[in-house]
Amino acid sequence: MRNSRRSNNEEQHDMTLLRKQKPALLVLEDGCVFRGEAFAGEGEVLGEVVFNTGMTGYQEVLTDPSYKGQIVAMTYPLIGNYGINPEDMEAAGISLEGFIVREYSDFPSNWRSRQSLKTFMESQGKLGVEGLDCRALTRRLRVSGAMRGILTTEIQDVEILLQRVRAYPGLVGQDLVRTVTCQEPYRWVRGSVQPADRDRRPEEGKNLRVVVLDCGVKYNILRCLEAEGCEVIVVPACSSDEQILSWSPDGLLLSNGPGDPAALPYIVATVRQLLGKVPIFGICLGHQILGQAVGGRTEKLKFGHHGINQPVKHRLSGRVEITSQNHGFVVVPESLPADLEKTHDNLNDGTSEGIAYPSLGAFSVQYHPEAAPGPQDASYLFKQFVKLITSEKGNKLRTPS
Ligand SMILES: NC(=O)CC[C@H](N)C(=O)O
Repeated sequence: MRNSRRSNNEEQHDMTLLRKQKPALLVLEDGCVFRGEAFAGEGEVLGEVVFNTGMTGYQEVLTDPSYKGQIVAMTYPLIGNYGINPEDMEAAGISLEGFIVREYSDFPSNWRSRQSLKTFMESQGKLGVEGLDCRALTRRLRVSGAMRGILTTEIQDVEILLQRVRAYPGLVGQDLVRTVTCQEPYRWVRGSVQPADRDRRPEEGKNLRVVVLDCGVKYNILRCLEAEGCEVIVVPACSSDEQILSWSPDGLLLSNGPGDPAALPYIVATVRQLLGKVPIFGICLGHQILGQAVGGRTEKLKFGHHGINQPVKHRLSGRVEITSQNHGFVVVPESLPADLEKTHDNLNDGTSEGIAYPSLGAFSVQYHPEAAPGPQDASYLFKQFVKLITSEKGNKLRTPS
């Protein structure tokens, strides 16, 4: 009798205790070892270990293609509690290498949830580890910087694991864009991927065509462009300037994406060809590409910005935006041409967050105006882009000198 009155929560709690999970290890390149248990999947993955400070948004973090090549540890201690839903996907699947949380919640409670985090990660063949001391790990990464690491359930001698970590090349010099970009152009229509049929007429009210150079684009960038009334065509990152112009774009968006921005000379060269021919808006990796196209260079940050509360000051208005960020590299402001406007600064560490080249109809930001997750303080940038392409539509932009 007593058993029949037990609440679901009590039964679920018992199931948690009974859950048999494989022990897991994280070994960093400096020899630090952290212990946990796999809550999803098994096996061994290598990657750059970074921490994300968002208190929410784990689904968007998991599906953000910019995390390719990285093992992500969440600093917020309880992850999985609102499950996974079809609307918050930032890509079709998971690109990151491994996911680390302090405590995994296997019993999602949210009306939008369709599956648990564990089920989703396992359907994608990804390894998730819980019970690891994420606080100690984060403090280590803050002191020593982002490090290469190995996350494994195939426990063996730490020395052997350490050798593997040290043999892994890491992110610097890696073109990871080619692993996440689309293979063929596609059209984004009301939240779905559709064939890029050149003869198809745009939907009513969509009279600005934006071509998105897909370096690993987050779907919310496409949603935001569509919400501003743009027809959205997404093209592979290796598209040539002629291929891009063959779509007769009114504007070009350079997307976010994974890896080292200095390893993408072919994309930088394409963008250089397009400067002054079509209005350009760059986001994150797209900002780093634009920065290089105008003659600047990038460098690696110590541990990067991965979270949803980074304060950024807009120089012109003095307004501070709380922004969503995910990057490990930055544009070096001193490397940029003198006539280029530096529009935004990070108030935590003073790094450059935005540039504009009004004479060439181009601007970009290091942070994420599409948020997903995060505050929407910077969503005005999509309106600014639409305003720019509307004013330039029909006018020929000046060509670079
Ligand atoms: N979100 C992004 O576009 C990241 C850009 C780049 N891979 C970096 O880490 O800096």
